[in-house]
This record gives sequence, C-alpha cells and structure tokens, in this order.
Amino acid sequence: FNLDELKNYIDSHQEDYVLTLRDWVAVESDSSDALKRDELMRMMKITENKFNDMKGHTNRFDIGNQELPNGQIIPLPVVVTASFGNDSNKATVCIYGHVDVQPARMEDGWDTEPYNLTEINGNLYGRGASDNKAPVLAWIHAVEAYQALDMDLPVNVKFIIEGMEETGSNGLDELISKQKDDFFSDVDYIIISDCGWLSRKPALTYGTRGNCYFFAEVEGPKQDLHSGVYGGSVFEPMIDLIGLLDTLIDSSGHILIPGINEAVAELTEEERKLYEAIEFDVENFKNKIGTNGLMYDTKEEILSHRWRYPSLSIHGIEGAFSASGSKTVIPAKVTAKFSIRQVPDMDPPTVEKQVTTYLNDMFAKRNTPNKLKVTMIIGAKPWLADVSDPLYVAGRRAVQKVFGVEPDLIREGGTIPVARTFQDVTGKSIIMLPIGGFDDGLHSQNEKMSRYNYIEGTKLFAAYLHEVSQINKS
Ligand SMILES: NCC(=O)N[C@@H](Cc1c[nH]cn1)C(=O)O
Ligand SMILES: [Zn+2]
Ligand SMILES: [Zn+2]
Repeated sequence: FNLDELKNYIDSHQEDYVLTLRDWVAVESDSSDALKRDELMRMMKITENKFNDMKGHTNRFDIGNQELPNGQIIPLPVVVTASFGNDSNKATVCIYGHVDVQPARMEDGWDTEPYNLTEINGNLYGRGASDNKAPVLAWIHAVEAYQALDMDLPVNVKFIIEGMEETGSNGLDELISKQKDDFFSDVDYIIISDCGWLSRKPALTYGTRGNCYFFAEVEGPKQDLHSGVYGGSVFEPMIDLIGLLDTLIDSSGHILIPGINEAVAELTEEERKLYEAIEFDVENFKNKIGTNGLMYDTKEEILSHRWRYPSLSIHGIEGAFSASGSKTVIPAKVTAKFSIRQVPDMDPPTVEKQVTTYLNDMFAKRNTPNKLKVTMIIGAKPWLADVSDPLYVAGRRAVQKVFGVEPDLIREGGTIPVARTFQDVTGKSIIMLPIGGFDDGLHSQNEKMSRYNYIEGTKLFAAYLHEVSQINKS
C-alpha cells in the first residue's frame, strides 16, 4: 500500500474533481420543492452514471411515492447503490451519502449564484457543495484513485446514495429493512460523511441528534379578511398561532412542554470531561455567527446544548403575509413549522403525543372557535456510537497519516435520520467521518466547501479504506 502515490494522484487531479463538483452543484436537486423533482431525479441518474462509468455494479431502488401536505402525490427519487469488489477475504464497507440539497435562491442573500459553483479565496461556494455533494464525490474519487493506479481496493466498497435526506429520508428506512439480508448481508462497517469539523482540526463524529418536525395549522374564516373591516370582531388565526408558539419555549431556551426535559439522559462526569479536551473557540463561534451574545458562556455548556440536550426551533409560518409592503390582511389559515432536536433517551412517538396534547390543551384555554391541527411530519431518532470501536481507531490512524494530528471526537447537533436506522436494522458499527469545515454554512446563504478540505478529504478517505482493512490484523 502506497499512500504517497494515492496522495500525488489526488493532488494532480484536483481540477477534475472541482469540475465534477461544479457539474453536480449545477443540478438544483432540492428535495423540499415538488417543482424541482425532475432535477432531483436527474441528479440520481447522474450519480448512477458516475458509478457505471467506474464499472461499479449498480442498482436503482424505486421507493414509491410521496404525499405532499396538499394531498398531491409525487414520485420519490430512486435510491442508487453501487458495489466495487466482492472478495470474501476482505472486509466490506458501505458508504452512505445524499445528493439532494436544501432550497437556495439569490434573493435569500447569496453573494454568488447558489447553483453555479464559484471559487473565491480557496473556497468553493454553491448549494450542496459541503452538504453533501463534495463528500460523496470525495469518496467516489478515492475509489477512482485506487482504480486509476491499478491498486487493489483494500476493502470491498459499497455505496448507498439517496435523494430525500434533507426532508427526512422518506422511504429509506423501509428499503434498509428490506435489504437487510440482501445488499447489507455482507456489509461489515457503515461510513457516513455528512457533517463537519468543529474547528480547523479534523474530527471524528460519534453522535447526532434526531429531529421531530411539526406542522401546527390554525384555520379560521373561509378566506382572508380586511383587518379594518373585520379586525376586532373575529378570532384571528395568526394571533391564536403566535400565542400558541409562545407557550413552547421561554426566552432562556427552556422547553415548556411537559415530559421533554425529563426524558434526557443525565450528563455524566466522564462525558463532561470529553468536552473539556475539545478544541473550540467560543469567541470565534460567536463572531462567525455574527451575534452579540450566546445563551451560554462556556465551551462545555455550548457544546452540550448543541449535542446532548434537546432544542426547539421555530422555522416559519406558511400562509402569513411575508412579502414587502404593508398589506392589511387577516390571514384565514396559517401553519407554523417547528422542530425539536432529539437526544438520548427521547423517543419520537412519545414526543409526538406530548407536543400534540400540550398544544391542544393550550389552544383550548384560548376559547377560540378556530381549528387547530398538529401533525408530526418527521420523527428521526438520535444516534450515538462507541468511540472505542475499531472504526474510530482506524479513523484516528487515517487522520494522523493525512493531517498529522489527533482528531477531535465530536458530536453533531444536526440529524442524519438514517444513522439510527442503520444501527438498529443492520447492527453494524457506524462511523461518521466528516471532511466539511466548521464554517461551511450548511443550509445557509453562501454554503461552501474549501478546496483544501475537498482534496485533503479525498486523501483521508483513500487512507481510511486502507486503515479499515487493517482492523483485526494487528
Ligand atoms: N447534513 C445533515 C442535515 O442537514 N440533516 C438535516 C435533516 C433533517 C432533520 N429534520 C429535517 N431534516 C438536519 O436538519 O439536520
Ligand atoms: Zn446532509
Ligand atoms: Zn443538510
């Protein structure tokens, strides 16, 4: 095994890698927008074609349809799998990734066209650049490098790539269960690279939060009303909804729904010490966000509230007047979107009951004739791994060989819904091996992937395949 040869090959092909990323970012594979579904399908086809070009054994799984909140039925994008090698003397890794993206429009405040990959000062700006197109491509390029150099792949490599991650991985759980004794039968290890470092230092991620995502719809009069003509005599849906939202959380971030905080696993002294060792600059974090203050002062408090406590966020209100100008309207029907990040030992079905019961009780107290409908549209569980697992030992070795440092062991505040499913259904060890930067702006304006992280990340993945092959050999 000659890592230097692989590193040199990757360095000398970096322009090709950037061009491929440019092609992938140009596809508006936004899974949350039904109007972009054709683009998403095209992205799945591009992914499949790429694997076919590499002579992988590919498969496309139809996972059915999606029913939109308005009742419309649209097809879900296929899930693409590919296999490289099936030597029974080698371990088999399965790499999971997604090629759908969050929405992005120039009007949101991007400095460059979100779907036109633009390089500025070593950063590659574009929607989906870091989440998750560059990491998926880095894995593909790592395999391609072995192939191009005629080096035997140290492990058999399988890929499973989906197109609905950003909206909760619809249909994927069922597919994984169905494929347990088929596609997953020979898989030894699962690798996910859908997250980022915490600082400039490489990291290995051993936990993610889950997410319960709710719609709360308040419906009143049969149509929008003039606030001068009707204001003061009707119960306004928006006032009911805002009042209701105000009962969810207090100004210090304490969630007010009974049962939520009580379910959270106790913080142990051992776990608290883990946070102490991590490199994390609170001032830098604050400045990067561009805020004047944070809810907590210390590194330990901030990290634990990002990773191991639940948080409740209110995302928006559909049906509310939000355009520029000053329309004097009373909206007839409004739907709030909010979510609660899940941590051990919370349980999404229980959270669904707690939230629904609480909101219905609070709504009843308002004595309004309007109607409330609460729906949980995503119920993803948290995931936690054992950092002493050999996959993490291999991760440390690979990081040492490529970056020459010890990685931070971190958790992720975001959610990768499928992580827990992989764990529960396959029972295999899972590692999250991130290559994204701490400041990549995932889901935000000006998302980027640095050229450095993209290229060094490709080397890390190439090195990691070798390190995994060494498990159980020493
Ligand atoms: N890169 C992972 C990611 O961003 N995941 C989404 C998934 C999700 C959770 N609820 C709705 N979508 C995230 O927001 O964490
Ligand atoms: Zn992602
Ligand atoms: Zn995402």
